[in-house]
Amino acid sequence: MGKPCPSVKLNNGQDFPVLGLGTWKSKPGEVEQAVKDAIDVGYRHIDGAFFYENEPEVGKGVKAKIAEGVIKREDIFITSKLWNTFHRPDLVVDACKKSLKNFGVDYLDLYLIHWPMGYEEEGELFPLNPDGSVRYSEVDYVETWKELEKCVQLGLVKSIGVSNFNSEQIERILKICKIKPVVNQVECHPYLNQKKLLDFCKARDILITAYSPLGSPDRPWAKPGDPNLLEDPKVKAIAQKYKKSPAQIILRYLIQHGTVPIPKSVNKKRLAENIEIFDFELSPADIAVIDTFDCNGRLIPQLDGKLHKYYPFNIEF
Ligand SMILES: NC(=O)C1=CN([C@@H]2O[C@H](COP(=O)(O)OP(=O)(O)OC[C@H]3O[C@@H](n4cnc5c(N)ncnc54)[C@H](OP(=O)(O)O)[C@@H]3O)[C@@H](O)[C@H]2O)C=CC1
Ligand SMILES: O=C1CO[C@H](CO)[C@@H](O)[C@@H]1O
Repeated sequence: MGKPCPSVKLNNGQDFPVLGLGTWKSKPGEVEQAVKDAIDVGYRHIDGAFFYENEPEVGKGVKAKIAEGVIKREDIFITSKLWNTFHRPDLVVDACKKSLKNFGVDYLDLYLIHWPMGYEEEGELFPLNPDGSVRYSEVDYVETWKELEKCVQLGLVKSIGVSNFNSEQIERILKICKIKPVVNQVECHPYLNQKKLLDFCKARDILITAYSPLGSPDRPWAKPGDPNLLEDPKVKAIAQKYKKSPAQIILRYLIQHGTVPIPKSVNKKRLAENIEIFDFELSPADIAVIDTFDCNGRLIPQLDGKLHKYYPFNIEF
């Protein structure tokens, strides 16, 4: 049984474990066991989403560990995300309730707007035009945000936040919100270290959750020959120096930068490896070396949303 992972405070005082378990691409048949293994080795934070189509199996893993007496519900932090086809205000509360039902819990710790762009409501996850392009919805995410606040008021979720929002989009939310976003979950790893967005969010007491922290080598569109962070000789050299694995070096780097990485694994050995990062520290000099690997290397560009007026990646940060 591993030691439970340490936490940081969100801007509303809630504890947020500094490492989470990613669940995108974790197959329904394997994720329940992965969640159980993760809890056994000390994970106390699960990153889920309606879009991942595995919330029921993730929930089963959590509930099995509660039933075994390993954890109580309040010991584990569960995040879910509102998918793009549910941005219309009248759909938000029900979408949140659907995720609660999927997980089999009576509250979520955190609910995020998954992307600022809305897609045509209520149909497929990716509603398509005959030419294969995605059908957009014009709903303003500011109107969606007001409904997320309602989810808090109804006791469905403890905290709310955003994902894949740029600085201007966060600023718009901050102007109108009654409840502040606690996090912005964005792609973040040594090839895209998000220094400017991180500084912007820090100044507003918003935490960055680092998604695809290991460079998402299993992303469906990865091609042979694409740069692979975990195989990068420069990362490997630092790993050798600390007698740690490349994944451990990257996760440690992200945590020392004040972000909360959420690596995905369904492998018991790698789940354990990814949390064995609290027994060493990278020196400021090595952090500075890893800082130089930044190359605007975005791996999750969500190109189907590129023509949407709220596509977040058309400005610098
Ligand atoms: N908000 C958003 O829009 C997004 C959110 N996310 C979230 O972030 C999570 C993590 O990002 P994700 O894109 O999945 O990619 P990650 O960067 O976490 O990489 C996951 C891949 O790395 C492998 N892996 C895990 N640990 C190790 C290790 N120690 N050594 C070698 N390989 C390893 C996994 O294989 P294996 O499972 O076999 O161990 C898997 O192939 C997602 O699962 C999701 O929860 C991700 C993308 C977008
Ligand atoms: O979380 C996610 C995983 O990847 C998907 C495919 O690009 C994204 O849409 C989504 O943000």
